[in-house]
Amino acid sequence: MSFFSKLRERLTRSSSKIGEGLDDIVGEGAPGDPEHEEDRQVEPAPATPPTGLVGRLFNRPEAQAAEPRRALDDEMLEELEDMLVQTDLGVETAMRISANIAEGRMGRRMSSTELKELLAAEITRIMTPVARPLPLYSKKPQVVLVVGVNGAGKTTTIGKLASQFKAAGKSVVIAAGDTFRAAAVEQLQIWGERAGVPVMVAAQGSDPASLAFDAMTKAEADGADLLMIDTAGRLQNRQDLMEELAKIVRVIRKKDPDAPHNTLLVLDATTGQNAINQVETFRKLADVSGLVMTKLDGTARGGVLVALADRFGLPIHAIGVGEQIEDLDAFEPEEFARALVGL
Ligand SMILES: Nc1nc2c(ncn2[C@@H]2O[C@H](COP(=O)(O)OP(=O)(O)OP(=O)(O)O)[C@@H](O)[C@H]2O)c(=O)[nH]1
Repeated sequence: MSFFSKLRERLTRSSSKIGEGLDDIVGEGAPGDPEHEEDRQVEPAPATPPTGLVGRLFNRPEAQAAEPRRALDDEMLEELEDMLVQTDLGVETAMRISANIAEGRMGRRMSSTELKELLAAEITRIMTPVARPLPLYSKKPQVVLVVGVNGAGKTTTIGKLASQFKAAGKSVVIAAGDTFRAAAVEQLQIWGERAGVPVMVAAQGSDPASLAFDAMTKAEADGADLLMIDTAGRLQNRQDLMEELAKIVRVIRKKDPDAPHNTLLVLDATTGQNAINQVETFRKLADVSGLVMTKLDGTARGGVLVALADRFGLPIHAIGVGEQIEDLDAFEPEEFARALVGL
């Protein structure tokens, strides 16, 4: 199955929420509602559909031709805005998108499909500048620091990335930097075994910075292309976490003043608007250079990715739509936008 088919299939909860929301807005109002009766008309299918090239260009499927339509007015626009806020796009983004959709279209009778197309185009426009795969440098080792709250999917993302880089012929070393959580270390070891990538571990509770330094030494000695460093995600004590991350950075810079070359923040889509707070917090703790959004499968909150892109403009390097190695892929804005609105 292609990643897009998978994305579309797995984003169903987000897409049906937005898609159904648009259907409701256009089709809303009980039949006979005198206030909007004339606004919501069903376009009749043409009596004799055109044939030939003209037919192919203009002959829309009957279902579409028979779609309900509603004249775009302030009330409809407000409903659109509310629906976008409820689907996690955030107030500012929802207002901007609605205003762009309204521009030059007030009074026009719109079908749900037309609205979906317009919305997908707006979302694509917002997402295109941030869709950037993890940049690869010729620098060896390229150090990738991975941060995020516990449970966001850091371990899984490191495992998936390591496997994919390995498959692409890159040599990778992983450092299990969350030395407090034995379970996290074990998980990484399992992923490392699966990917055929060495995982550097340290005694439970030992200094993550010293592990990072050792891992850097090994990666240099092995001539590894990439060093991926997992980190703790305990936000309960931000000061400690900030110091821990700063120390890791300080120590690896003794070996390479430009390291880490990337600081990836892993976010869990199911947390919805909370992902916004996490970006704000982690930007204070570390020099976040890009995002990975996990668990877009099975959540109705995929819209938060649009809010993140619009608000922070940080590159989105990859998205996760499942627990398997192949369930992490580059972020494709148009595919994502169309899947998200249910097209
Ligand atoms: N459905 C789904 N599950 C995912 C995805 N990414 C990660 N998970 C699951 O989310 C859970 C947490 O992922 P981890 O990778 O362990 O998260 P972590 O951030 O390393 O968390 P700690 O190890 O607790 O610090 C695991 O059960 C993963 O299998 C995804 O894209 N989709």
